[in-house]
Amino acid sequence: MTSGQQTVFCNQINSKLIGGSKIDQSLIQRRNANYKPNIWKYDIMLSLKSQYSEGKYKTEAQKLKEEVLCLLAEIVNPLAKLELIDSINKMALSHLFDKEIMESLQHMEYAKKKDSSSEMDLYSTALHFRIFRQYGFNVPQDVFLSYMNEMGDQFEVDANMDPKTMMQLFEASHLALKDENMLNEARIFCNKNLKSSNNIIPMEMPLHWKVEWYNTKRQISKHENEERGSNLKLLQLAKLNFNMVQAEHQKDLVDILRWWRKLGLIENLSFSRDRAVESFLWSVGVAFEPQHSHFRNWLTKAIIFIIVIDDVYDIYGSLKDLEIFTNAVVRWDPKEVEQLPSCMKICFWKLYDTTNDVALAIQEQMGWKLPVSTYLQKVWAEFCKALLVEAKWDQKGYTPSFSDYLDNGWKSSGGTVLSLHVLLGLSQDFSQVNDFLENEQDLIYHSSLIIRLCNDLGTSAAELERGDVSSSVLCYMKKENVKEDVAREYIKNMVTETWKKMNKHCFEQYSPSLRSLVKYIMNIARVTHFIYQNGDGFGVQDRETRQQILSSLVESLPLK
Ligand SMILES: CC(C)=CCC/C(C)=C/COP(=O)(O)OP(=O)(O)O
Ligand SMILES: [Mg+2]
Repeated sequence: MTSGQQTVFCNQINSKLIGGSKIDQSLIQRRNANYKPNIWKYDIMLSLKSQYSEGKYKTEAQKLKEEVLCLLAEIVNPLAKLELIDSINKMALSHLFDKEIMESLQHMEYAKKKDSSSEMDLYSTALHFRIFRQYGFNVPQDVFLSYMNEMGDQFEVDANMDPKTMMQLFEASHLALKDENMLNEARIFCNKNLKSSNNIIPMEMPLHWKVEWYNTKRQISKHENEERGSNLKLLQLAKLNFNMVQAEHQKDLVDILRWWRKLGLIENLSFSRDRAVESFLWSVGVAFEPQHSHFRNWLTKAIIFIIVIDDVYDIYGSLKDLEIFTNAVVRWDPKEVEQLPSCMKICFWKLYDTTNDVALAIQEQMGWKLPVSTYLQKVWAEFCKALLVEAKWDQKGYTPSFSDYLDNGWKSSGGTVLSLHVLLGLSQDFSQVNDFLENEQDLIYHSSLIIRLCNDLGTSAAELERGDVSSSVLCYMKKENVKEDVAREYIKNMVTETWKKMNKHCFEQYSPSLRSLVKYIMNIARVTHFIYQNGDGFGVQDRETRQQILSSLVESLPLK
Protein backbone atom coordinates (compact mmCIF):
# COMPACT_ATOMS: atom_id res chain seq x y z
CA MET A 1 0.00 0.00 0.00
CA THR A 2 1.43 3.42 -0.91
CA SER A 3 1.50 6.08 1.75
CA GLY A 4 -1.19 7.99 -0.15
CA GLN A 5 -3.47 4.92 0.00
CA GLN A 6 -2.61 4.51 3.66
CA THR A 7 -3.75 8.06 4.27
CA VAL A 8 -7.07 7.46 2.58
CA PHE A 9 -7.53 4.29 4.61
CA CYS A 10 -6.74 6.16 7.80
CA ASN A 11 -9.25 8.88 6.94
CA GLN A 12 -12.02 6.34 6.34
CA ILE A 13 -11.30 4.78 9.68
CA ASN A 14 -11.23 8.23 11.26
CA SER A 15 -14.59 9.23 9.88
CA LYS A 16 -16.11 5.95 11.08
CA LEU A 17 -14.69 6.43 14.52
CA ILE A 18 -15.31 10.07 15.17
CA GLY A 19 -18.51 10.52 17.12
CA GLY A 20 -17.61 9.55 20.63
CA SER A 21 -17.53 5.76 20.31
CA LYS A 22 -14.54 3.94 21.73
CA ILE A 23 -11.73 3.57 19.20
CA ASP A 24 -10.90 0.06 18.02
CA GLN A 25 -7.13 0.47 17.73
CA SER A 26 -6.70 -2.74 15.77
CA LEU A 27 -8.52 -1.15 12.81
CA ILE A 28 -6.07 1.69 12.42
CA GLN A 29 -3.22 1.34 9.93
CA ARG A 30 -0.08 2.99 11.24
CA ARG A 31 2.68 4.39 9.08
CA ASN A 32 6.37 3.80 9.53
CA ALA A 33 9.13 6.16 8.43
CA ASN A 34 11.79 3.45 8.66
CA TYR A 35 14.12 5.67 10.64
CA LYS A 36 17.35 3.92 11.55
CA PRO A 37 17.85 2.78 15.13
CA ASN A 38 20.14 4.53 17.57
CA ILE A 39 23.80 4.00 16.60
CA TRP A 40 25.40 4.73 19.98
CA LYS A 41 26.21 2.01 22.46
CA TYR A 42 24.95 3.56 25.67
CA ASP A 43 27.18 1.40 27.87
CA ILE A 44 30.25 2.75 26.12
CA MET A 45 28.98 6.33 26.22
CA LEU A 46 28.20 5.94 29.91
CA SER A 47 31.80 5.02 30.56
CA LEU A 48 33.18 8.22 28.99
CA LYS A 49 35.55 9.83 31.43
CA SER A 50 38.13 12.45 30.76
CA GLN A 51 41.27 13.20 32.72
CA TYR A 52 40.77 16.90 31.99
CA SER A 53 38.38 17.35 34.92
CA GLU A 54 41.36 17.25 37.24
CA GLY A 55 42.20 20.42 39.13
CA LYS A 56 45.76 20.65 37.85
CA TYR A 57 44.49 21.49 34.37
CA LYS A 58 42.43 24.36 35.77
CA THR A 59 45.58 25.88 37.25
CA GLU A 60 47.44 25.45 33.98
CA ALA A 61 44.60 27.02 32.01
CA GLN A 62 44.47 29.98 34.39
CA LYS A 63 48.17 30.61 33.84
CA LEU A 64 47.78 30.47 30.07
CA LYS A 65 44.76 32.74 30.25
CA GLU A 66 46.81 35.37 32.04
CA GLU A 67 49.50 35.15 29.39
CA VAL A 68 46.94 35.64 26.62
CA LEU A 69 45.51 38.60 28.53
CA CYS A 70 49.00 40.17 28.56
CA LEU A 71 49.25 39.56 24.84
CA LEU A 72 45.91 41.26 24.24
CA ALA A 73 46.96 44.25 26.32
CA GLU A 74 50.40 44.53 24.72
CA ILE A 75 49.38 44.56 21.06
CA VAL A 76 49.09 48.13 19.82
CA ASN A 77 48.63 47.61 16.10
CA PRO A 78 44.83 47.67 15.52
CA LEU A 79 44.89 45.04 12.77
CA ALA A 80 47.00 42.64 14.84
CA LYS A 81 44.68 43.19 17.79
CA LEU A 82 41.58 42.44 15.71
CA GLU A 83 43.21 39.31 14.32
CA LEU A 84 43.96 38.15 17.84
CA ILE A 85 40.36 38.79 18.92
CA ASP A 86 39.17 36.92 15.85
CA SER A 87 41.39 33.95 16.73
CA ILE A 88 40.15 33.98 20.33
CA ASN A 89 36.57 33.84 19.09
CA LYS A 90 37.19 31.18 16.48
CA MET A 91 38.83 28.88 19.01
CA ALA A 92 35.83 29.21 21.37
CA LEU A 93 37.64 31.22 24.02
CA SER A 94 35.64 34.43 23.80
CA HIS A 95 33.72 33.70 27.02
CA LEU A 96 37.04 33.85 28.90
CA PHE A 97 37.91 37.31 27.61
CA ASP A 98 34.55 39.00 27.06
CA LYS A 99 35.20 42.00 29.27
CA GLU A 100 38.72 42.61 27.98
CA ILE A 101 37.70 42.25 24.33
CA MET A 102 34.89 44.76 24.81
CA GLU A 103 37.28 47.20 26.48
CA SER A 104 39.82 46.78 23.67
CA LEU A 105 37.17 47.44 21.03
CA GLN A 106 35.88 50.51 22.84
CA HIS A 107 39.40 51.81 23.07
CA MET A 108 40.05 51.13 19.39
CA GLU A 109 36.86 52.86 18.39
CA TYR A 110 37.80 55.91 20.42
CA ALA A 111 41.28 56.01 18.90
CA LYS A 112 39.85 55.67 15.40
CA LYS A 113 37.44 58.55 15.92
CA LYS A 114 40.34 60.72 17.07
CA ASP A 115 42.44 59.81 14.06
CA SER A 116 39.96 59.37 11.23
CA SER A 117 42.68 59.78 8.60
CA SER A 118 44.00 56.24 9.03
CA GLU A 119 43.42 54.25 5.82
CA MET A 120 42.46 50.58 5.82
CA ASP A 121 42.67 48.10 2.97
CA LEU A 122 39.71 45.90 2.08
CA TYR A 123 40.90 42.99 4.24
CA SER A 124 41.22 45.19 7.33
CA THR A 125 37.96 47.01 6.61
CA ALA A 126 36.05 43.76 6.36
CA LEU A 127 37.62 42.28 9.50
CA HIS A 128 37.06 45.47 11.44
CA PHE A 129 33.44 45.65 10.25
CA ARG A 130 32.67 42.04 11.21
CA ILE A 131 34.26 42.03 14.64
CA PHE A 132 32.77 45.37 15.64
CA ARG A 133 29.30 44.38 14.46
CA GLN A 134 29.59 41.06 16.29
CA TYR A 135 30.15 42.97 19.50
CA GLY A 136 27.20 45.29 18.96
CA PHE A 137 28.93 48.36 17.51
CA ASN A 138 26.82 49.97 14.85
CA VAL A 139 29.40 50.17 12.05
CA PRO A 140 27.67 51.47 8.90
CA GLN A 141 27.92 49.64 5.60
CA ASP A 142 29.37 52.88 4.19
CA VAL A 143 32.82 51.68 5.19
CA PHE A 144 32.67 49.76 1.90
CA LEU A 145 31.59 52.76 -0.17
CA SER A 146 34.97 53.31 -1.80
CA TYR A 147 34.81 49.75 -3.22
CA MET A 148 31.54 50.34 -5.05
CA ASN A 149 31.08 51.63 -8.60
CA GLU A 150 29.81 55.17 -9.17
CA MET A 151 26.17 54.10 -9.14
CA GLY A 152 26.80 52.39 -5.82
CA ASP A 153 25.10 49.21 -7.03
CA GLN A 154 28.04 46.91 -7.76
CA PHE A 155 31.27 45.93 -6.12
CA GLU A 156 34.19 47.24 -8.15
CA VAL A 157 37.23 45.39 -6.96
CA ASP A 158 39.66 42.98 -8.51
CA ALA A 159 37.96 39.59 -8.69
CA ASN A 160 41.43 38.05 -8.50
CA MET A 161 42.17 39.61 -5.14
CA ASP A 162 44.00 37.43 -2.67
CA PRO A 163 41.83 34.65 -1.21
CA LYS A 164 42.31 35.93 2.33
CA THR A 165 40.66 39.25 1.45
CA MET A 166 37.88 37.57 -0.48
CA MET A 167 37.09 35.29 2.48
CA GLN A 168 37.12 38.22 4.88
CA LEU A 169 34.68 40.13 2.70
CA PHE A 170 32.49 37.04 2.36
CA GLU A 171 32.34 36.68 6.16
CA ALA A 172 31.62 40.39 6.70
CA SER A 173 28.81 40.43 4.16
CA HIS A 174 26.82 37.98 6.31
CA LEU A 175 26.42 40.54 9.06
CA ALA A 176 24.21 42.59 6.78
CA LEU A 177 20.91 44.08 7.77
CA LYS A 178 17.81 44.15 5.60
CA ASP A 179 18.17 46.55 2.67
CA GLU A 180 21.91 47.07 3.08
CA ASN A 181 22.58 46.96 -0.64
CA MET A 182 26.37 47.27 -0.53
CA LEU A 183 26.69 44.25 1.70
CA ASN A 184 24.26 42.38 -0.45
CA GLU A 185 26.39 43.17 -3.46
CA ALA A 186 29.50 42.12 -1.54
CA ARG A 187 27.88 38.76 -0.73
CA ILE A 188 26.82 38.18 -4.34
CA PHE A 189 30.28 39.19 -5.57
CA CYS A 190 32.04 36.81 -3.16
CA ASN A 191 29.65 33.93 -3.79
CA LYS A 192 30.22 34.24 -7.51
CA ASN A 193 33.99 34.51 -7.30
CA LEU A 194 34.45 31.96 -4.55
CA LYS A 195 32.38 29.48 -6.51
CA SER A 196 34.50 29.96 -9.61
CA SER A 197 37.72 29.58 -7.60
CA ASN A 198 36.28 26.63 -5.73
CA ASN A 199 39.44 24.61 -6.16
CA ILE A 200 41.52 27.12 -4.27
CA ILE A 201 39.05 28.07 -1.53
CA PRO A 202 36.42 25.50 -0.65
CA MET A 203 32.95 27.05 -0.54
CA GLU A 204 31.87 27.22 3.06
CA MET A 205 29.03 28.27 5.24
CA PRO A 206 29.79 31.74 6.65
CA LEU A 207 31.24 31.86 10.15
CA HIS A 208 28.26 33.89 11.31
CA TRP A 209 25.98 30.91 10.61
CA LYS A 210 28.32 28.32 12.07
CA VAL A 211 28.16 26.78 15.52
CA GLU A 212 31.13 28.06 17.46
CA TRP A 213 31.76 24.88 19.40
CA TYR A 214 31.40 22.47 16.45
CA ASN A 215 33.95 24.52 14.55
CA THR A 216 36.53 24.81 17.32
CA LYS A 217 38.72 21.82 16.55
CA ARG A 218 39.00 22.78 12.89
CA GLN A 219 39.95 26.30 13.82
CA ILE A 220 42.55 25.03 16.27
CA SER A 221 44.17 22.85 13.64
CA LYS A 222 44.05 25.72 11.13
CA HIS A 223 45.85 27.93 13.62
CA GLU A 224 48.31 25.20 14.38
CA ASN A 225 49.23 25.00 10.70
CA GLU A 226 49.63 28.76 10.41
CA GLU A 227 51.22 29.04 13.82
CA ARG A 228 53.15 32.19 14.49
CA GLY A 229 55.34 32.28 17.59
CA SER A 230 53.33 34.94 19.42
CA ASN A 231 50.15 32.89 19.32
CA LEU A 232 51.63 29.76 20.81
CA LYS A 233 50.15 30.45 24.25
CA LEU A 234 46.75 31.10 22.70
CA LEU A 235 46.94 27.79 20.88
CA GLN A 236 47.92 25.92 24.05
CA LEU A 237 45.06 27.53 25.93
CA ALA A 238 42.58 26.71 23.15
CA LYS A 239 43.53 23.03 23.15
CA LEU A 240 43.50 22.69 26.90
CA ASN A 241 40.24 24.59 27.18
CA PHE A 242 38.66 22.37 24.51
CA ASN A 243 39.55 19.24 26.47
CA MET A 244 38.40 20.70 29.77
CA VAL A 245 35.05 21.84 28.39
CA GLN A 246 34.64 18.49 26.62
CA ALA A 247 35.15 16.77 29.99
CA GLU A 248 32.18 18.73 31.36
CA HIS A 249 30.10 17.81 28.33
CA GLN A 250 30.90 14.14 28.86
CA LYS A 251 29.61 14.31 32.41
CA ASP A 252 26.43 16.02 31.17
CA LEU A 253 25.99 13.36 28.51
CA VAL A 254 26.32 10.57 31.06
CA ASP A 255 23.60 12.23 33.18
CA ILE A 256 21.28 12.52 30.19
CA LEU A 257 21.79 8.93 29.08
CA ARG A 258 21.12 7.62 32.58
CA TRP A 259 17.89 9.63 32.67
CA TRP A 260 16.94 8.49 29.17
CA ARG A 261 17.40 4.83 29.97
CA LYS A 262 15.47 5.12 33.19
CA LEU A 263 12.63 6.95 31.46
CA GLY A 264 11.92 3.86 29.34
CA LEU A 265 9.99 5.78 26.71
CA ILE A 266 11.50 4.76 23.41
CA GLU A 267 10.94 1.06 24.04
CA ASN A 268 7.25 1.84 23.65
CA LEU A 269 7.55 3.84 20.45
CA SER A 270 9.02 1.53 17.84
CA PHE A 271 8.22 4.02 15.03
CA SER A 272 10.14 6.90 16.58
CA ARG A 273 13.72 8.11 16.51
CA ASP A 274 15.95 7.32 19.48
CA ARG A 275 18.26 10.33 19.31
CA ALA A 276 19.42 11.14 22.84
CA VAL A 277 23.07 11.65 21.89
CA GLU A 278 22.23 13.75 18.83
CA SER A 279 19.84 15.84 20.93
CA PHE A 280 22.61 16.44 23.43
CA LEU A 281 24.93 17.55 20.62
CA TRP A 282 22.24 20.06 19.64
CA SER A 283 22.15 21.58 23.13
CA VAL A 284 25.97 21.76 23.27
CA GLY A 285 25.74 23.78 20.06
CA VAL A 286 23.34 26.22 21.68
CA ALA A 287 25.39 26.80 24.85
CA PHE A 288 28.73 25.02 25.23
CA GLU A 289 30.13 27.00 28.16
CA PRO A 290 30.93 24.69 31.07
CA GLN A 291 28.75 26.60 33.55
CA HIS A 292 25.59 25.80 31.55
CA SER A 293 25.30 22.08 32.42
CA HIS A 294 21.81 22.42 33.89
CA PHE A 295 20.60 24.27 30.85
CA ARG A 296 21.97 21.58 28.51
CA ASN A 297 20.18 18.96 30.55
CA TRP A 298 16.83 20.73 30.30
CA LEU A 299 17.22 21.59 26.64
CA THR A 300 18.28 18.07 25.65
CA LYS A 301 15.15 16.64 27.27
CA ALA A 302 13.03 19.12 25.32
CA ILE A 303 14.75 18.24 22.02
CA ILE A 304 14.28 14.52 22.59
CA PHE A 305 10.57 15.13 23.13
CA ILE A 306 10.28 17.42 20.10
CA ILE A 307 11.58 14.61 17.92
CA VAL A 308 9.46 11.89 19.52
CA ILE A 309 6.27 13.94 19.49
CA ASP A 310 6.93 15.01 15.90
CA ASP A 311 7.09 11.32 14.99
CA VAL A 312 3.87 10.60 16.87
CA TYR A 313 2.11 13.24 14.76
CA ASP A 314 3.83 12.58 11.44
CA ILE A 315 3.94 8.83 11.51
CA TYR A 316 1.89 7.09 14.14
CA GLY A 317 -1.24 8.91 15.23
CA SER A 318 -4.60 8.81 13.52
CA LEU A 319 -6.32 12.19 13.36
CA LYS A 320 -8.62 11.23 16.20
CA ASP A 321 -5.66 10.16 18.36
CA LEU A 322 -3.84 13.37 17.61
CA GLU A 323 -6.81 15.52 18.51
CA ILE A 324 -7.05 13.76 21.86
CA PHE A 325 -3.30 14.05 22.45
CA THR A 326 -3.31 17.76 21.56
CA ASN A 327 -6.26 18.38 23.83
CA ALA A 328 -4.49 16.61 26.70
CA VAL A 329 -1.40 18.81 26.23
CA VAL A 330 -3.51 21.98 25.98
CA ARG A 331 -5.39 21.10 29.16
CA TRP A 332 -2.25 19.60 30.71
CA ASP A 333 -4.35 16.83 32.09
CA PRO A 334 -3.37 13.13 32.15
CA LYS A 335 -7.03 12.13 32.49
CA GLU A 336 -7.62 13.25 28.90
CA VAL A 337 -5.54 10.44 27.37
CA GLU A 338 -7.67 7.49 28.47
CA GLN A 339 -8.80 6.60 24.94
CA LEU A 340 -5.37 6.68 23.34
CA PRO A 341 -3.27 3.65 22.34
CA SER A 342 -0.94 2.80 25.17
CA CYS A 343 2.20 4.10 23.45
CA MET A 344 0.67 7.54 23.06
CA LYS A 345 -0.54 7.49 26.65
CA ILE A 346 2.97 6.70 27.81
CA CYS A 347 4.36 9.45 25.60
CA PHE A 348 2.02 11.99 27.15
CA TRP A 349 2.72 10.88 30.72
CA LYS A 350 6.47 11.02 30.18
CA LEU A 351 6.23 14.47 28.61
CA TYR A 352 4.04 15.60 31.49
CA ASP A 353 6.36 14.25 34.20
CA THR A 354 9.56 15.39 32.50
CA THR A 355 8.24 18.91 31.89
CA ASN A 356 7.04 19.25 35.46
CA ASP A 357 10.40 17.96 36.76
CA VAL A 358 12.31 20.37 34.51
CA ALA A 359 10.07 23.25 35.63
CA LEU A 360 10.76 22.45 39.29
CA ALA A 361 14.49 22.11 38.62
CA ILE A 362 14.53 25.53 36.89
CA GLN A 363 12.64 27.11 39.78
CA GLU A 364 15.01 25.59 42.29
CA GLN A 365 18.16 26.43 40.37
CA MET A 366 17.11 30.00 39.64
CA GLY A 367 15.47 30.60 43.00
CA TRP A 368 12.17 31.50 41.36
CA LYS A 369 8.82 31.00 43.08
CA LEU A 370 6.80 31.35 39.89
CA PRO A 371 5.15 28.34 38.28
CA VAL A 372 7.58 27.74 35.41
CA SER A 373 5.54 24.70 34.33
CA THR A 374 2.72 26.99 33.14
CA TYR A 375 5.12 28.63 30.69
CA LEU A 376 6.49 25.33 29.49
CA GLN A 377 3.10 23.70 29.18
CA LYS A 378 1.82 26.59 27.04
CA VAL A 379 4.70 26.32 24.62
CA TRP A 380 4.27 22.54 24.31
CA ALA A 381 0.57 23.11 23.62
CA GLU A 382 1.35 25.60 20.84
CA PHE A 383 3.83 23.13 19.35
CA CYS A 384 1.31 20.26 19.40
CA LYS A 385 -1.45 22.43 17.95
CA ALA A 386 0.82 23.32 15.02
CA LEU A 387 1.71 19.64 14.51
CA LEU A 388 -1.98 18.80 14.48
CA VAL A 389 -2.60 21.34 11.71
CA GLU A 390 0.16 19.72 9.63
CA ALA A 391 -1.16 16.23 10.36
CA LYS A 392 -4.60 17.27 9.13
CA TRP A 393 -3.11 18.66 5.92
CA ASP A 394 -1.02 15.54 5.40
CA GLN A 395 -3.73 13.04 6.15
CA LYS A 396 -6.21 14.84 3.92
CA GLY A 397 -3.61 15.16 1.14
CA TYR A 398 -4.11 18.95 1.18
CA THR A 399 -1.28 21.29 0.20
CA PRO A 400 -1.66 24.63 1.98
CA SER A 401 -0.66 27.95 0.47
CA PHE A 402 2.97 28.90 1.03
CA SER A 403 2.05 31.62 3.51
CA ASP A 404 -0.42 29.44 5.46
CA TYR A 405 2.24 26.77 5.61
CA LEU A 406 4.86 29.14 7.04
CA ASP A 407 2.42 30.79 9.46
CA ASN A 408 2.06 27.37 11.03
CA GLY A 409 5.50 25.97 10.17
CA TRP A 410 7.56 28.27 12.37
CA LYS A 411 5.55 26.98 15.33
CA SER A 412 5.82 23.32 14.32
CA SER A 413 9.61 23.78 14.06
CA GLY A 414 9.93 23.51 17.84
CA GLY A 415 11.81 26.83 17.88
CA THR A 416 9.51 28.34 20.48
CA VAL A 417 10.06 25.37 22.79
CA LEU A 418 13.82 25.70 22.42
CA SER A 419 13.79 29.48 22.80
CA LEU A 420 11.71 29.33 25.97
CA HIS A 421 14.22 26.88 27.45
CA VAL A 422 16.98 29.36 26.58
CA LEU A 423 15.11 32.16 28.32
CA LEU A 424 14.20 30.14 31.39
CA GLY A 425 17.56 28.41 31.68
CA LEU A 426 19.90 31.28 30.91
CA SER A 427 18.19 34.51 31.99
CA GLN A 428 19.37 36.47 34.97
CA ASP A 429 15.96 36.93 36.50
CA PHE A 430 12.35 36.27 35.69
CA SER A 431 11.57 39.82 34.60
CA GLN A 432 14.15 39.36 31.86
CA VAL A 433 12.19 36.34 30.56
CA ASN A 434 8.99 38.35 30.41
CA ASP A 435 10.69 41.40 28.89
CA PHE A 436 12.24 39.23 26.22
CA LEU A 437 8.95 37.54 25.40
CA GLU A 438 7.31 40.94 25.13
CA ASN A 439 9.95 42.89 23.22
CA GLU A 440 12.08 40.44 21.26
CA GLN A 441 9.45 38.07 19.94
CA ASP A 442 10.57 38.65 16.39
CA LEU A 443 13.94 37.08 17.16
CA ILE A 444 12.22 33.90 18.33
CA TYR A 445 10.03 33.98 15.24
CA HIS A 446 12.98 34.40 12.86
CA SER A 447 15.10 31.76 14.54
CA SER A 448 12.14 29.35 14.39
CA LEU A 449 11.56 30.21 10.75
CA ILE A 450 15.16 29.30 9.96
CA ILE A 451 14.65 25.94 11.67
CA ARG A 452 11.58 25.34 9.56
CA LEU A 453 13.23 26.36 6.28
CA CYS A 454 16.49 24.49 6.90
CA ASN A 455 14.59 21.44 8.08
CA ASP A 456 12.45 21.47 4.96
CA LEU A 457 15.49 21.91 2.72
CA GLY A 458 17.13 18.94 4.45
CA THR A 459 14.21 16.56 4.81
CA SER A 460 11.72 17.31 2.07
CA ALA A 461 13.01 14.65 -0.33
CA ALA A 462 12.31 11.83 2.14
CA GLU A 463 9.04 13.38 3.22
CA LEU A 464 7.82 13.75 -0.36
CA GLU A 465 8.65 10.11 -0.93
CA ARG A 466 6.73 9.18 2.20
CA GLY A 467 3.70 11.10 0.96
CA ASP A 468 3.79 14.04 3.39
CA VAL A 469 2.44 17.07 1.65
CA SER A 470 3.44 19.90 3.89
CA SER A 471 6.89 21.29 3.25
CA SER A 472 7.88 24.80 2.25
CA VAL A 473 9.59 23.34 -0.83
CA LEU A 474 6.41 21.67 -2.05
CA CYS A 475 4.12 24.55 -1.13
CA TYR A 476 6.33 26.97 -3.05
CA MET A 477 6.54 24.63 -6.05
CA LYS A 478 2.75 24.49 -6.17
CA LYS A 479 2.25 28.20 -5.55
CA GLU A 480 4.61 29.33 -8.28
CA ASN A 481 4.33 26.29 -10.50
CA VAL A 482 8.10 25.83 -10.52
CA LYS A 483 10.51 22.90 -10.32
CA GLU A 484 12.07 21.72 -7.07
CA ASP A 485 15.46 23.37 -7.70
CA VAL A 486 13.83 26.78 -8.22
CA ALA A 487 11.85 26.39 -5.01
CA ARG A 488 14.96 25.36 -3.10
CA GLU A 489 16.87 28.43 -4.35
CA TYR A 490 14.00 30.66 -3.29
CA ILE A 491 13.94 29.13 0.17
CA LYS A 492 17.71 29.41 0.53
CA ASN A 493 17.39 33.08 -0.28
CA MET A 494 14.65 33.39 2.33
CA VAL A 495 17.06 31.95 4.90
CA THR A 496 19.60 34.67 4.02
CA GLU A 497 16.93 37.37 4.31
CA THR A 498 15.77 35.99 7.64
CA TRP A 499 19.33 36.17 8.97
CA LYS A 500 19.42 39.84 7.99
CA LYS A 501 16.33 40.44 10.11
CA MET A 502 17.91 38.59 13.04
CA ASN A 503 21.12 40.57 12.65
CA LYS A 504 19.40 43.75 13.72
CA HIS A 505 19.53 42.37 17.24
CA CYS A 506 23.32 42.50 17.11
CA PHE A 507 23.19 46.28 17.37
CA GLU A 508 20.55 46.91 19.98
CA GLN A 509 21.79 48.57 23.13
CA TYR A 510 21.43 45.46 25.25
CA SER A 511 22.91 44.68 28.64
CA PRO A 512 25.61 41.96 28.48
CA SER A 513 23.17 39.34 29.80
CA LEU A 514 20.51 40.23 27.24
CA ARG A 515 23.16 40.19 24.53
CA SER A 516 24.07 36.63 25.44
CA LEU A 517 20.41 35.54 25.36
CA VAL A 518 20.23 36.91 21.82
CA LYS A 519 23.35 34.94 20.95
CA TYR A 520 21.94 31.70 22.38
CA ILE A 521 18.71 32.08 20.44
CA MET A 522 20.69 32.74 17.26
CA ASN A 523 22.70 29.62 18.09
CA ILE A 524 19.51 27.60 17.71
CA ALA A 525 19.42 28.70 14.06
CA ARG A 526 23.14 27.94 13.71
CA VAL A 527 22.71 24.36 14.97
CA THR A 528 19.89 23.91 12.49
CA HIS A 529 22.17 24.93 9.65
CA PHE A 530 24.65 22.31 10.77
CA ILE A 531 22.13 19.50 11.28
CA TYR A 532 20.37 19.97 7.95
CA GLN A 533 23.26 21.22 5.79
CA ASN A 534 23.60 17.98 3.84
CA GLY A 535 20.18 16.43 4.29
CA ASP A 536 18.44 15.11 7.38
CA GLY A 537 21.18 14.98 10.02
CA PHE A 538 18.71 13.84 12.65
CA GLY A 539 16.89 11.18 10.69
CA VAL A 540 20.06 9.90 9.02
CA GLN A 541 22.44 10.30 11.89
CA ASP A 542 25.39 8.16 10.82
CA ARG A 543 27.19 10.72 8.66
CA GLU A 544 28.10 14.36 9.57
CA THR A 545 26.18 14.21 12.86
CA ARG A 546 28.07 11.10 13.92
CA GLN A 547 31.40 12.65 12.93
CA GLN A 548 30.59 15.76 14.91
CA ILE A 549 29.59 13.75 17.98
CA LEU A 550 32.86 11.85 17.87
CA SER A 551 34.85 15.01 17.35
CA SER A 552 33.06 17.25 19.87
CA LEU A 553 32.00 14.81 22.56
CA VAL A 554 34.28 11.81 22.44
CA GLU A 555 37.77 12.48 21.08
CA SER A 556 40.02 14.83 23.01
CA LEU A 557 42.84 16.86 21.46
CA PRO A 558 46.38 15.59 21.90
CA LEU A 559 48.41 18.17 23.82
CA LYS A 560 52.00 18.31 22.77
C1 LIG B 1 14.86 19.55 17.69
C2 LIG B 1 14.40 20.43 16.63
C3 LIG B 1 14.03 21.81 17.01
C4 LIG B 1 14.34 19.97 15.37
C5 LIG B 1 14.03 20.73 14.15
C6 LIG B 1 12.67 20.64 13.57
C7 LIG B 1 11.86 19.41 13.81
C8 LIG B 1 10.50 19.59 14.39
C9 LIG B 1 12.32 18.21 13.47
C10 LIG B 1 11.54 16.96 13.55
O1 LIG B 1 11.92 16.14 12.56
P1 LIG B 1 11.36 16.16 11.04
O2 LIG B 1 12.55 16.29 10.19
O3 LIG B 1 10.47 14.99 10.86
O4 LIG B 1 10.54 17.52 10.99
P2 LIG B 1 9.13 17.84 10.32
O5 LIG B 1 8.26 16.69 10.60
O6 LIG B 1 8.67 19.09 11.02
O7 LIG B 1 9.39 18.05 8.89
MG1 LIG C 1 8.52 14.71 11.06
